[in-house]
Parts: sequence; structure tokens; C-alpha cells
Amino acid sequence: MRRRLGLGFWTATCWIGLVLLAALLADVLPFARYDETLAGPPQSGPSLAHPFGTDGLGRDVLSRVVYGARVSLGVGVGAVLLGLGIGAPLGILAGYRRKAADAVIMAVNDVAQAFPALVFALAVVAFAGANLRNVLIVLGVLGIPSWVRLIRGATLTYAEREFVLAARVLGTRDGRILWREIVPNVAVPAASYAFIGMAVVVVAEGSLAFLGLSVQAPTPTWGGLINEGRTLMETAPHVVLAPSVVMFLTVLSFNLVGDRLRSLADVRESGLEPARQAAAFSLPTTTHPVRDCLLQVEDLRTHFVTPRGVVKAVDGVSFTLERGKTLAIVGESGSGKSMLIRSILGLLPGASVRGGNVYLSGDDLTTYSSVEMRSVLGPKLGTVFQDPMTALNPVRTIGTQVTEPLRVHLGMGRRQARAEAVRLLASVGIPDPARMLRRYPHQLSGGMRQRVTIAMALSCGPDVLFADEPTTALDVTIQDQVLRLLHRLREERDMAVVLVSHDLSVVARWADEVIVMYAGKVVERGPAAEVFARARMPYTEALLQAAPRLTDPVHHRLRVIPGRPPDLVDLPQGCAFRARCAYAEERCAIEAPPLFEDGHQYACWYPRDRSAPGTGAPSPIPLPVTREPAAEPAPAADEPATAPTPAPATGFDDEPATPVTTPRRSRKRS
Ligand SMILES: Nc1ncnc2c1ncn2[C@@H]1O[C@H](COP(=O)(O)OP(=O)(O)OP(=O)(O)O)[C@@H](O)[C@H]1O
Repeated sequence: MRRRLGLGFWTATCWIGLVLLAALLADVLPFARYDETLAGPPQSGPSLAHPFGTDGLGRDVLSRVVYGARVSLGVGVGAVLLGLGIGAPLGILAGYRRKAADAVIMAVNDVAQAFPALVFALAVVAFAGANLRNVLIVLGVLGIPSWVRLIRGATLTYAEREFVLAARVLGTRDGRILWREIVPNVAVPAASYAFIGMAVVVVAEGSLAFLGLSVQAPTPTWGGLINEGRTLMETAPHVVLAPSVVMFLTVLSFNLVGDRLRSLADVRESGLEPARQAAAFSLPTTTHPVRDCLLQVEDLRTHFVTPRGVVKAVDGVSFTLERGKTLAIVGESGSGKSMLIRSILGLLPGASVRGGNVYLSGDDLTTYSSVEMRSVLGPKLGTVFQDPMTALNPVRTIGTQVTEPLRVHLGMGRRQARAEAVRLLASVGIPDPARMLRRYPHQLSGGMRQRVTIAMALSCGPDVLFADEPTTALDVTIQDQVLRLLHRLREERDMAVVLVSHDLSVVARWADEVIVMYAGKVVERGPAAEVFARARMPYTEALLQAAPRLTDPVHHRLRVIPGRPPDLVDLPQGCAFRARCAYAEERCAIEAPPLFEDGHQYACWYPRDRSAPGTGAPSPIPLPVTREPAAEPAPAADEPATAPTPAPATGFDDEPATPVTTPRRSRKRS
């Protein structure tokens, strides 16, 4: 956390602490009082005795600035506490209770916010008297509407979160939920806004003082000092510069501290955000012989420099992929599957570092600029993401989203793009596609939305389609339809598919090749049937054994892989799987195994020997269940968004909903 707040935060905090301390200890500090006229000449410049010089009446400017801080910071702290004290309870009440309380509080709040703040402050102070108490009350009251709005927004966010619902389900009282669940979460944005609010109040007080409507002379305030020094700008600029610079630095510091505190509450910046030195960190890249294939990945590495150390999310992955083939990537959660895909596509978070090469039809994509990559993403590389709801923009129609890549990449006109979009939606099995173009994502069921994202990914005719767990967010009945669809489209378009999946039965059924990943590395790789029939690496064996089968006896214990995946920041020496491996020997702890070749590749010093069934060696592990799926039915045009069950089948199987020229394929399974 200390590193995430950064040097700026700590410098700003020290400055605020220094100013605050000086203001508190002003009476005991070794300088003259703010109103004491000194013996020396007035308007004298900075000296050792008077670091900020003296003003027009020969008074010590440093002393006046320090005493002025008492008023400025006092008003700042007081006004913020007043605003928070009244605004926070109202905001929490409005955000948590909603309904009538929310409507009344927000209506009054909106009216209050409509008042021009400075004019209101001027009028009240001029009428009630310019003194510390009145200025503090006016600025505090003016801050209340902003506090209400901020706290209400934060409360609304947390009131709908699962942990609050869970507390409600457990019968926890509202007061306790507010105090235990909501207030601690709202506290961080509130603390952040308190500092920013302090900066606003210090400036507002300075403005009032400048106009002579704050604490009256001889008590100094920063705004008043700037006003006094104004006339001496040419003869003694230090008189106006000293309070101005101190005020500027203090306001800047409040803003900086507030901003950094806000980032603590920001999920995007929490956890493992890359450290700054990532830019200076680079991975060596060597050149490789380019093979005659569609996609060639060589020694691909993706590392993140984090405050905890370097996370090796992808570490030296190589493979090739031919047209018309499906490559599956499997492995436990966190093994680097998604990062591998994002690394190939060049879609990595800002400060990550990539090494190695990605050749697409012989061209090295790692040498492409971001502009060049834009011309590849879409036309040559398509992607289908896990959750179709988040992959589609909820406020744009399906039509706008499907036609966009056609217009951007293929330069089609509006009408042509719409006609093509209709054809695309029809080809992925969406009934009444012309009407579908006018709908929004939330009006479609999960399966239909995934069909739309597949249509978008295919719109520019990519050579390789990356599907990152495309069925995880879908109902099990829809999963199979989507996989069948991908398979059919692959055959029709002669493209390659890279499929990430947790489901080994899916992989066993649809993939030609499989890569097993563990701790960012490939630990087994080869033809899917061969790898599943003769898994050599104990990790692959454990994955296969952990997959449930329909032949399992009822109520049997689920098999799990013991232990946990290693920490990618601190990988153990030798084989990364050794701590969880039942067959590990001494050598596994010393030396990391390379990829051995024996029919397929595996990284293990003591591989499982499945080459000789019936000779005492362990028998092949049965493949995970490959359900014989029902035919892929065409979803009805009016399929409700919340009902994933498809409409009665209309004879649609793995064939497109509208006739295309592709001949019907055999349904025989390998
Ligand atoms: N921005 C990041 N900064 C640091 N580490 C990251 C970042 N993003 C991912 N990682 C790490 O990279 C590793 C691989 O992540 P990845 O998302 O590829 O896993 P995965 O195998 O796809 O998992 P899942 O199946 O759960 O999606 C994880 O251990 C993760 O902690």
C-alpha cells in the first residue's frame, strides 16, 4: 500500500503535516507575533532573521503566513467536518432507504445545489458579519449537497452488493448492516473527498478574504495577505508571493492526497497493478525459423512487474496451428490461458512486458505497431469472449455493433453493412435477423448474445478465431449449441480455432490439438486424442482424473488435485508441479524438466508410462464424458432474455438457419 500511494502522496502529506504543525505551534515558534512591527525597514526582502521578509508595515511575513494558516486550515477542517457531519447521514439514508426518503432528500439537495455558491456565501457573510464562525458555517453548509450526492452514490453501490444481501438474508438489522457493511466501504471515498473538499474550502475562504469578507484585520488569513500584498507587487513581490506559494502548495497537497486515497477505493487500481518500473523492464527476444503454417507462437512470455515482484503469467510458450484445426488450451485457473491469448493478440494491460514471437502466415505480429495491429484484429484474428453480456455494449443496438467492424475494416456503406449483418446473424443461427438488428443486448438470452458476439468476431472473415471460454457464462443446454456452431463455422470458413476451456469433455470432443498449461508454461502438448489416451505428465493425469464422469458411482467423492498452484512471483526451483505430484523424486526439486518428445510433448522427468497397456503399467484414463448432444435448435425470434431454453426445434442442427452453400456434414463423431 505504501508503494501504491507513491512518493507524491507522502511528500504532500509531509507538507500538510508541516503547515498544520506550524499553525498549531505558532505561539511557541521563535518568531515575532504576526502584528508586531519590527525595528528594521519595512518591505525588506528575505533574510536569515526573516526568511519571508517583512511587509509594508515592517511585520514578519513568515509569522503572518503561519498565523494565517490557523484561519485557512481551521475553516477548511471545520467546514469539511460540518458538511460531512450533516451530508453523510443524509446520503446514507437516501442511498440505503431509497423510495420516499431518497426522493425528498435528493429533491431538496438538487434545489440547494442550484444556488450559486459564491454569491450565496458573499450575501450571507456580508449580512451576518465577516468573522471566523460565520465563514466556517457558510462554507460548511455550502458543501453539504456535494457530500449528500457522494455518500448516496457510494451507498447505492454497496447496498446492492452480495455481502449486503447476504447479511440481510441472515436477518441482520439495518443499523448493523449500515455500520458494519456499508460505512467501512463508504469511508474510503469519503476520506478522499474530505481532502479534496479541504482544498476547495481553503480556496473559497481565500477568495472571501481577498474580497475582505472573511476574518478581519489584524488577524491574518492567506487570502487577506495576498490582498494586502497586491499593492506592493512591484516594490516588494515577496509579500504577495510568500502566502500565494504556501497556499498553492497546500491546496495542491490536499488534492494530491485526496486523489491517491481515491485510487485506493478504485478496483482498477487495486491489487496487482503494475509498478512503474515495468517500462524499464524488457524481455530478450530471439529470432526463430519461420515455419510454413498459419499461426506460429515461439517462446512467448508475458510478465507483469508488480509491487510483489515479477509475475510470470506466460513463460516460454511455443506452438503452431494449421488452418481448419482447433487447438484447445487447458489448465487450472490462473495457469495463464487467458494471458496467452491476450499476449498473442497484443491486448495486454499497459505496463506488462512481452517477449518472444507470434507469426501469422509468416509475419511477426510482435513487431507491429498498435496501428498495424488494428488492421489485423478483426480481419485476421477474431475473438469471442467469455461473457457475452460484458462483451456487448448495453446501450447500443445489435445492429450498430455488428455493422461497426464491417464499416471500419471492410469500408462498407451503411446499407451494405446492414445487409451483411443480416446475413452474418442468420449464419450463426439467429432467427429473424433483420428484426434482431434493432434490439439491445439485454433483450436477448445468453445464448443469443453469444451468437451475436460470434457473428461480430467472424464479420471480417478472420483466419484464426480465439474463443476464451466461450460457453462458461451460458446455460449448459446452450453451451453445446455454441460449440457446435463454432465447429461448423470453422469447417465452412476453413479457419483455425484456439479454444480455452475448463471442460475437458469439450476439449476431448472438439479439439484436434491440446496444450496443457501449468504456472504459465506448457507442460504437455500434442494431438488431443493422444494426450488424453496417453497422458504422460502427472498434472495432466490429475486433471483428467478430476473431471467427473457419468460412469462414476453415485455419491462418490469428487477427485481434486491436492495442494495449490504455485505463486507466480516466487516459483519453486525445479518442476513447478513437484509439491503436488505423487511421483516427484529428488531431481524434480533441482532441475526444471524440458519438453520431451514421445508421440507428443511432455515436461516431466518421471512420466507416467501408458505406452504398454496390459503389461502392468497403469491403464489409460478413460476420457471425460463426452455427452452426445441434442441437436442445435434454432432459437425462436422472441426467445425471452431470461429464458435460455430454446424454442421447439425447427430442424436446425449444426446447419445454418438460412441456407448457405456448404454441404451438410456427417454427424459421426471421432
Ligand atoms: N494485470 C495483471 N498483473 C499481474 N498479474 C496478472 C495480471 N493479470 C493476470 N495476472 C496473473 O497472471 C496469471 C494468469 O492469469 P490468466 O487470467 O491467464 O489465468 P487463466 O488460466 O486464464 O485463469 P482463469 O481460467 O481463471 O481465467 C494469474 O496468476 C494472474 O494472477
